[in-house]
Amino acid sequence: MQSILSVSQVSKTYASGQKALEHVDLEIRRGEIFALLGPNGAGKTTLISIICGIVTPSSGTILVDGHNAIRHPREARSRIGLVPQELSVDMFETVAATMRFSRGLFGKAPDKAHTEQVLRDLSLWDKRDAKIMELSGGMKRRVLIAKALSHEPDILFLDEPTAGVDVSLRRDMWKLIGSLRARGVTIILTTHYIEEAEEMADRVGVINKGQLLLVEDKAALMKKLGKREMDLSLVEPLSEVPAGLEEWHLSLEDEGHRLRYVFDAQAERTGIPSLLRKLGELGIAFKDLDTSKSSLEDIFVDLVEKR
Ligand SMILES: Nc1ncnc2c1ncn2[C@@H]1O[C@H](COP(=O)(O)OP(=O)(O)OP(=O)(O)O)[C@@H](O)[C@H]1O
Repeated sequence: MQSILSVSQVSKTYASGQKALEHVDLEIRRGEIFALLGPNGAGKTTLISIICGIVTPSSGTILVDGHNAIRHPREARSRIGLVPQELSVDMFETVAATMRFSRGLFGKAPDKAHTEQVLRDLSLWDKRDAKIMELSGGMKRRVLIAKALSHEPDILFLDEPTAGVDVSLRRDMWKLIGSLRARGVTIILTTHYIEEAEEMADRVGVINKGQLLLVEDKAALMKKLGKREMDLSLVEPLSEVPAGLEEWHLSLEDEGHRLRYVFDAQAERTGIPSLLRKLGELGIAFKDLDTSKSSLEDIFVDLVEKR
């Protein structure tokens, strides 16, 4: 599939000497929802700011729908809508005027039909003449999205779209983002809520300490790295995995007090019944059994901590 955004070899070292990004390569496909996951300070905002022309990279190239974002920032920026983390609107302005003004900044004439469509999609149409200060927190967030969509961008960046919002508003936001995608907008969101990526994204990128550690289809990632573990607490500790249990590739944990079996969560045959039978035959008794499944969160923590 054709990429709508192409980031190649982008690095950034701030004047303070802080390295925020190192040789980042990323291709975003047209029409996808891409989640960029990373802990605090990983470099997510820096990457978005560079793509949007707010921060200058130390090196590297960015193409937004074929436009070089460093040499032709205006052309590139006009394709992008940015929903920042912080509220960045005039509180005394009305909702509709905020959209109109933002659209004007991109040199576009007012378009009533488009404004109405966006405000209706965001359930803000009834509030179009309200001042932003009169709106609830959730509505203010939606105004930020309306503002970012005012100039009809192809790509929408959402920087931590649901940070600090309650669960029901978060779900509304997910629905909304899904409907934007259905209208053809490519969406890139940063988040440290794994659940958000798990729920929404087509692909996931994991960034830590300025390095993009991996980019994968979400489903493939969860399948590839999604494992289940079964731990058996033994009555008598073992010094090694007994002969006859080779086919399960067990490991001994907790100084021989627990036997661990890791298996593919997706597999039709887990191998558990035969393992338990075999343990019975060998006279290995256990007093407790515990299973757990890895989530995207485990995968993420694993990846970030391993480096
Ligand atoms: N203007 C700046 N000057 C110097 N250092 C900066 C600047 N902006 C960010 N940094 C540093 O660059 C690194 C990456 O920061 P960035 O804000 O991109 O991370 P982030 O992944 O967006 O984090 P968060 O999830 O906390 O928003 C951090 O170490 C940060 O302190």
